[in-house]
Parts: sequence; structure tokens; C-alpha cells
Amino acid sequence: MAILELTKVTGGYTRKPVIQDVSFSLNKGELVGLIGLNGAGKSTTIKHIIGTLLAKSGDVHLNGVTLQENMEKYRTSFSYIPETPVLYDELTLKEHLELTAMAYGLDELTLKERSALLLKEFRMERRLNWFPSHFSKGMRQKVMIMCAFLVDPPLYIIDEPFVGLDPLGIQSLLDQMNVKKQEGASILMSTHILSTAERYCDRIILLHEGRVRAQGTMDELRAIFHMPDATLDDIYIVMAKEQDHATH
Ligand SMILES: Nc1ncnc2c1ncn2[C@@H]1O[C@H](COP(=O)(O)OP(=O)(O)OP(=O)(O)O)[C@@H](O)[C@H]1O
Repeated sequence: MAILELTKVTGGYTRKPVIQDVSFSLNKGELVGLIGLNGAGKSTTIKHIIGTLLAKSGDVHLNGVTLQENMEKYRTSFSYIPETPVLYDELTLKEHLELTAMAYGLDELTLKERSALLLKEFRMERRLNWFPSHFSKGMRQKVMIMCAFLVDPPLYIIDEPFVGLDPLGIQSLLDQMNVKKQEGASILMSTHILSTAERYCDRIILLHEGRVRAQGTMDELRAIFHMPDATLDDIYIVMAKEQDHATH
């Protein structure tokens, strides 16, 4: 069974749809890249998955249920790392981790064990009692990343994770993603860093003007675009120059 399944999702912010007929799924243990130009609809698609926007038509199943069918199961089946960190100014790093643990019903021991590993991995051990106002941009992002991994859900949704992290931070994140994948979790990641997406993603979904233009492994994409030796950058540029696919 797919952990995440979008079926013909059409939606947006106003009556005019931003994404149309978006269908794709993620299987257990897969890392899938959501790729597209600025304004293609990546964040809008993610908002429909996490439930901040509701589809005008079509549906999203997560862990076998829609948000309407079982809100509790749906919400606890994923964690989300937004593009721009959202932190509580009046809570320390330690309190952010504690709050996340409480929201997801983690016991004290699990919180202690998992946070010790994450704090070490992301080199934040000495910042436990700091407030967000003293964090750099990358550190703020690391707080969100640590909270997401603390939960240990079956699905991670990560919006443009690499901007703002230093190379060590990026490597730590990729390592964590890999560990979780090995344990069977699935990851949906949107990014503009195509070389990283090409290297790490099992499959790629190419969004263009609110629609899925193509999806598959790199080899499948090369076949679809008739570009046998192409990199993801090459394919992306060809897709970006297509004028009329939105109408087909
Ligand atoms: N809050 C909003 N209200 C109305 N329209 C919006 C809102 N946010 C985004 N849009 C519109 O939806 C379309 C898709 O935007 P979206 O943010 O999903 O793109 P994206 O693929 O994530 O782009 P980027 O790579 O720049 O982050 C754009 O035309 C944008 O103007």
C-alpha cells in the first residue's frame, strides 16, 4: 500500500485552481523529489497534503485515510519541514523538542534518546537553552529538522531543505533521510538543487504550470523526454521551455 496517494487533486487559494489533476504516490521507503519552476505549484501541492488547503476535487490518502476520514491518524502519520522555519520566540530549543514530543505523544525516554542523537548529528548540543532570536538562519532550520525527525513518522514532507544549511548541515540531513528510508519511512522533498535530487531521489515528479508533466526514475524521465544521456538539469530546462503542455 502506498503511504501517500494523491488522486486527481485540483485546488488552490481562490476559485481559480493553481494545481490541476495532480496524481502521484509514494511507497514505503521511497525518497521522491517534487521538482518545478518558481510558481509551478510545489508548495501548493504540499499544502494540500499537509491539510492547510483542501482539494476542490480529487483526494489525498495518507497512511490509508483521508484527513476527513481520520484526522488523528492522518496528522500523526507525517512530519513537515517548511521552507521558512516557524518557531516560537519564547521557547528554547529544548522546549521546542519537548513541545513536539508532547504533541505527538512521545514518552520521556524516547524524547531523551532521540533528541540526544539529533542534537549531536546537527551539532546543536550546546544550544539547548537558547531562544530562536539567537539562532542563525541555518540553526533555525535545524530546529525544525530536529523536531520533524524526533517524531519518527512514516512520511516526511520537506520543502526546499538545502537553502540556508551549511555543507555539514546538508550532509547531516541527507544522512538522516537515508537512515529513515532504510527503516522504511518515505520522504517527499521539493528542491531546486537538481544535482542533489538526481543523486538521492528514487523517483522524480516534474510539476509544470500546476500539472504533473512527467514522473519516474531518472531513466524513465530520460526515455519520456527522448534524452538518453540527460541530467535532471537538462530535462528541467527542456520542460521549462515547453509552451503548451498545460493545455494538453
Ligand atoms: N497564498 C497564496 N494566495 C494566492 N495565490 C498563491 C498563494 N501562494 C502561492 N500562490 C500562487 O500559486 C502559484 C503556485 O505557487 P507555489 O508557491 O505553489 O509554487 P512553487 O512551485 O512552490 O514555487 P517556488 O519554487 O517559487 O517556491 C503561483 O502562481 C502563486 O502566485
